[in-house]
Order: sequence, then C-alpha cells, then structure tokens
Amino acid sequence: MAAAFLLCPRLALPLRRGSRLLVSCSASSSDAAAGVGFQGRVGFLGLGIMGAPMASNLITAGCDVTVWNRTKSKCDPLLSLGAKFESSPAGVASSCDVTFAMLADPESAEVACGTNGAAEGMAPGKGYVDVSTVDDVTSKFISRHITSTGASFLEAPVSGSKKPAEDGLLIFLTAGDESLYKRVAPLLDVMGKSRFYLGDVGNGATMKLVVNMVMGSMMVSFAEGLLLSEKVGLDPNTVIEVISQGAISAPMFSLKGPSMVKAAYPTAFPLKHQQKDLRLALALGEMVSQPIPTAAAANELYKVAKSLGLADQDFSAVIEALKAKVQNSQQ
Ligand SMILES: NC(=O)C1=CN([C@@H]2O[C@H](COP(=O)(O)OP(=O)(O)OC[C@H]3O[C@@H](n4cnc5c(N)ncnc54)[C@H](OP(=O)(O)O)[C@@H]3O)[C@@H](O)[C@H]2O)C=CC1
Ligand SMILES: O=CC(=O)O
Repeated sequence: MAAAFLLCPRLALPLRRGSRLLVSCSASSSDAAAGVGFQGRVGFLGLGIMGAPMASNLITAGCDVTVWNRTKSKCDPLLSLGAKFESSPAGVASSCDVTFAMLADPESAEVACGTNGAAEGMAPGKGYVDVSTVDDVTSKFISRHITSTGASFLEAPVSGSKKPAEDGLLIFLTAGDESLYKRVAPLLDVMGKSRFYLGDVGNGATMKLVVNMVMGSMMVSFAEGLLLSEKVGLDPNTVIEVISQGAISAPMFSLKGPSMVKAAYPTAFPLKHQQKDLRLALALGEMVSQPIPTAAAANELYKVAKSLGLADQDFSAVIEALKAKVQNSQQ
C-alpha cells in the first residue's frame, strides 16, 4: 500500500497576514516567484469556479503565470491581474516550466492529449500538474501522454470548494512524480493549506473520489433530514443548529443549510460535478466488487436533479429533487 504523509506548509511559509501569503514583489515577477520558492514560468489551463481563484492567488503571490481557457473571455480578469495569454494548451505548455490544469471531467483530457493539447508543448524538464477531479484511468491516460514526451506528471486533485480556493486553503491529494511534487510544493502552498503525497498515479484521484462519494451521500442525507423536519412541524433552522453542536457537525451543513432552507443554491460546487464524482466512485466500487448502496441511491437523486435543470446550481440543490419526489408521491 502506498505511503501517505502530510506536510503542513503553514509552518514553513514566510510572510502571512491572516490566511493569505504575502510575497515581496519589489523586483521582477520572477524574483517575486523565487520568494515563493519556485523559479520559472507557471501555466494554468481551465479558469472556472476553481481555476480562476487558484491562478489569481499564484499571480498575487508574484508568480509569472500564463493562462488559457476554452472560453477565452474567462481569461480577461486574470490578464488584468498581470497574467500572460497563450491561444492553446500546447502554447502554454511550451512557454512554461510547469503547467497546472483545473478542468471539469474525464472528457476534458483532450486539453492534455488532443490536438494542440498540452502534451504537444511538453518536453524533458517540464512538468504537468492535473488538479481536476477525474478517475484513476483518466489520470493514468493523461500521465502516459505527458511522460511520453520526457516531461513529468503529478495528479493533485483538491478537496475544498470555491471559498477555500479563493482563500488559498485547499487540500491537495497528490500522486505521481515525487520530484515534481517537491518542485511545485511552494506553488501548492500558495493555493492550499495542506498537501498529501500518496504514491503512484491514481492514488490521488481515487482518494478524491472516496472523499467526494462520502460528501455527496452526506448532502443527500442532510437534505432528507431538512425536508422531513419541515413535514413533521419542526423548524429546519433549529435542526441545523442542533446538528452543528453535536457529533455529526460538519462545516458543510452549517454553510449550506441556511440557504437550502431558503431554496437558494448559489453555485460553489456545481451539482453536475458532484454527480460526476459519484458516477466515477460507483465505477471504482464496481472495479473492486464493493457494494456502495448509499452512494448509488444518492447518485440517482443527483441524476434526477440534473434532469430538473439543476446541473449548474450548487450541489445542495439536490434537495429540489427530493421535493419533486415528495410531490410526485402525493399526486
Ligand atoms: N467547485 C468546487 O467546489 C470544486 C471542484 N472540484 C473539481 O475541479 C474541477 C473544476 O471544477 P470547477 O472549477 O468548479 O468547474 P467549472 O465548471 O466552473 O469549470 C470547468 C472548467 O473546465 C473547462 N472545460 C470543461 N470541459 C472542457 C473541455 N472539453 N475542453 C476544455 N475545457 C473544458 C471549462 O471551460 P469553459 O470555461 O470553456 O467552460 C472550465 O474552465 C472539476 O473536476 C471539479 O469536480 C474540486 C474541488 C472543489
Ligand atoms: O469537490 C468538492 C469539494 O468541495 O471538495
């Protein structure tokens, strides 16, 4: 079994005010990046809910960042902060020493492996760090493409949502090339609060899926509790308060509960991505013949939520699928 160890970068970092890393930027941007502990140009592919704040934190820390996104307009706020632009993933990879990718799903592997993909710009001495949530099969596929060029590959999916991404408080679940892991550690520490190195490619992806499988089921269970409490005449806000003081307290419940009661689902973690993670976790269970009935049931509810047009809402909108089920059963 792969060895896992946790490093607490908070203890090793130089200048922090609150939760943000501050780097003296008196000289050139690459000097400032050297202050972070990384020398070289950093590429960033994928500027969605997570990628944009992660890239932004690297720029704020003084790194020399080049960005690309399929929908080009999403690059604009980063360019205003000082990022450079390349018109293809291959262009980013060839002009940078290390390239990060924060993309939606296994289908997005084309960004690394397709025409004009990052692999085309890779070469010995360069590194590719995939921070997207995908399954181990996809991650190994991307790894093979990248390493066939002589470059190094690290998978590093993150735990933590939009706010932790903005605050530089993500948890990195890394696996793959250990020397690349050590090389990019200062960059991970700008974007995150902790990092695990889990050994061979696939272990980071798998860890992320296990964690998100638990999270997806927890959210469904919470939604059931909120709806049931209303049905039996309890105040769901009091239920949230009671939960927050007991053994099953979780930041997720306190954070999402109050807006769920108001039927508001401002997107931090898109529901379509939670359903993707459950789908991939179920495939993982299938691969090792492990029944995961609770996650399977939760997955069905997220699928219903998607069919109700809630794919781009926050995953807490899964409660609307339950409400629809209740309505149907009463007709
Ligand atoms: N949001 C969250 O709380 C968290 C998300 N994650 C994971 O991180 C990843 C990104 O999530 P998030 O930022 O929320 O997602 P978004 O949907 O906001 O962003 C997805 C990104 O992937 C790009 N993309 C999607 N498909 C393709 C494709 N076929 N080719 C090229 N680019 C593509 C999008 O480009 P375009 O702008 O053109 O659509 C966009 O840049 C996902 O794997 C998610 O599961 C992990 C932890 C937390
Ligand atoms: O993947 C989602 C998260 O919150 O972590």
